[in-house]
Amino acid sequence: MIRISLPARLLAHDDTLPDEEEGRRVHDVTLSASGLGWSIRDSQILQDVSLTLGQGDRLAIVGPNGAGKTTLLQLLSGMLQPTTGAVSLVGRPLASMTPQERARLTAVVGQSDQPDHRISVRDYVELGRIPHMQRATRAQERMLVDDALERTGLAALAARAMGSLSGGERQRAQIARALAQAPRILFLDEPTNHLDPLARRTLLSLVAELDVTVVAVLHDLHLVPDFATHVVVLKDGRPVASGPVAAALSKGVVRDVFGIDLLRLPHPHEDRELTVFDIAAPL
Ligand SMILES: Nc1ncnc2c1ncn2[C@@H]1O[C@H](COP(=O)(O)OP(=O)(O)OP(=O)(O)O)[C@@H](O)[C@H]1O
Repeated sequence: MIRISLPARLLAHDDTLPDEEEGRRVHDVTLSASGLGWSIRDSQILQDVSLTLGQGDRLAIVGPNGAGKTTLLQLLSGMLQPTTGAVSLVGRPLASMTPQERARLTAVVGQSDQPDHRISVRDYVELGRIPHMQRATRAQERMLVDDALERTGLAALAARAMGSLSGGERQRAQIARALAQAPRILFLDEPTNHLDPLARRTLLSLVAELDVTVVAVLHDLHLVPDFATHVVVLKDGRPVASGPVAAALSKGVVRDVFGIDLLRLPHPHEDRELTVFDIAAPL
């Protein structure tokens, strides 16, 4: 497993480091939510979501269009205030944190990010460091940004204007900016929708190798078993199943929620199982 090896005081989680004892974090629970719900103008969009994630857990939020996935991600990341229930990050109520405290702990890669087309890729990635300024030297800041550009394969494009990138390159720049933030919790809303199949895998592997807790909205169910440790399956704004992936993403749940078949088949050439989501009906 690759871990970002940076000076401890640069890490977003340095606030909790003094509490560490013999390598064990006091705040093993990184994110928890209980009874979370959100409604607007008498319309209940999301209800009854409770979950707990530890350091390094990766939660996939899945469900059909309009099920409430983005709403849940926004509630967990503090972009939306819940109508019911509450969220805690590293043992502290999210509602009591200042925007800057939140920004030091979390990074969000969202669908609505509209970067200034004129700024360079490097400058865009550097913007992610703003909440951490004055905690690192210029050389350390530069190292973090270089590392993020390198990991996402964007080093050669660092001087290019954001507006000149392809959709996939722009998406990688968003991930690079999030990595440069060295977050404790990374929120990803459809992080790979502009990427080709191999680039999707590469990018999610990169994220999975980091020692961060991840919450990701994923539409492509094929990515879930390899990427996520936990899943919450939403239907009509309610969790239908949640927990470790193998148990929660069952055949019955997939059929009920998505109307498709989950098949586990032996790989024809390798000694492993393939998980296939079969859309039975032909086009
Ligand atoms: N501000 C709002 N006002 C009214 N309805 C809203 C608002 N925000 C979300 N909704 C509705 O809540 C439901 C859930 O939206 P959300 O974006 O969370 O779904 P989703 O599962 O992420 O959907 P998709 O897969 O299509 O991106 C949708 O029906 C949406 O129209």
